[in-house]
Amino acid sequence: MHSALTAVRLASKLCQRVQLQLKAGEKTDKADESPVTVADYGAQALVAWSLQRSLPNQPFSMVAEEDSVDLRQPEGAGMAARITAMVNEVVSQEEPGSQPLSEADVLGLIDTGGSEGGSQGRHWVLDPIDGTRGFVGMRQYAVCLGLLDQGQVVVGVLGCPNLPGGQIQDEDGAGNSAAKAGTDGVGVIFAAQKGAGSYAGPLAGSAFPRDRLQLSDTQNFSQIRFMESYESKHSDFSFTAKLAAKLGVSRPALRIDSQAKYGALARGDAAINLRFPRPGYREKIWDHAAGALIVQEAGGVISDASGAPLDFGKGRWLDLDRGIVSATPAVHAALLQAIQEVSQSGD
Ligand SMILES: Nc1ncnc2c1ncn2[C@@H]1O[C@H](COP(=O)(O)OS(=O)(=O)O)[C@@H](OP(=O)(O)O)[C@H]1O
Ligand SMILES: [Mg+2]
Ligand SMILES: [Mg+2]
Ligand SMILES: [Mg+2]
Repeated sequence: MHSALTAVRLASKLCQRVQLQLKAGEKTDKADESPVTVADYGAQALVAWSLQRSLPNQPFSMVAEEDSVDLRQPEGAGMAARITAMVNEVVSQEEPGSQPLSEADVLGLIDTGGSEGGSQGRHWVLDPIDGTRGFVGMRQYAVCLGLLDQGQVVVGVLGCPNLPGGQIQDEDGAGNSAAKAGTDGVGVIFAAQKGAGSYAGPLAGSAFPRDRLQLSDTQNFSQIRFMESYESKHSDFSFTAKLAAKLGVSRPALRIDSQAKYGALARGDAAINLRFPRPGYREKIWDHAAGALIVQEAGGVISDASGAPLDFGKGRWLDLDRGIVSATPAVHAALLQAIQEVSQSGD
């Protein structure tokens, strides 16, 4: 757990610096048209560097989002040099006087994320920046690190540099302004260990997060609110609006980027998180592993839209019925019922 917290904090530091000074040419689109920035790559390299440094002589396997293929093309040379410089800036602060990493070292660290994972052995699961669109748009994003042991998530850590320490209010415009970043109380780290609970605390500093999270269940649908993606292309907002109406949820949806939603759910900012991508979209394990444990250890429930638990031991992808839903227990049960009814009504 200590190694995961340290790695996430280092990577978050890099992201915070870059978000404030992201320049043209430091963001490109991948083959699937999703964005990637120098910070996604830099954060992935730093997490790998930090974990290997704190756990030497252990086999290291990591399932992570990014790879160095584009950076090794002639057009990627500038980006690769910039990433190497950024990683070395953080490394030299962490380990003063150390030999700087070469570009080949940094690209090699990024590529340690190519593991296939699976139901055997231990694998780190990393999304170096979840919510890259939020990161670029100065909104929410999260550095997400989980540890799989025999296919089960046993550790989950979320670094959320732009999340306010207190609950997000409806009128905060989804708490999505990064203008507050760096001000007092902004920046939260969530951590969970299987069987040992979920905790939240300040991202800054190096203390173990100390606020134990325990969700209180509710049946009071007129008081609760739900969360969903900020990006309308990531989730079907018209379907979720019908679900909310069916449940009698009348407060406006809280739309925030990234797995910061799972942290926000675990600490009670909202009672439901809904995600209904377009049919055929394949969910990746790094988009949910860390957050799922944080929700469960706080007393919440997460499943696919048919109620089946998520299986993180099947490789790099989740294999599920459409949708991922998480909520407090009684609300989750009502939600599954509402999903069936709204799906069957077909309107
Ligand atoms: N079409 C489509 N449908 C569903 N999901 C998609 C889609 N495209 C991308 N992604 C993945 O969504 C991740 C961002 O998560 P969120 O949807 O919670 O954030 S956001 O509100 O949209 O910013 C995002 O994670 P990052 O790539 O790490 O940012 C993607 O893995
Ligand atoms: Mg991405
Ligand atoms: Mg992601
Ligand atoms: Mg990502």
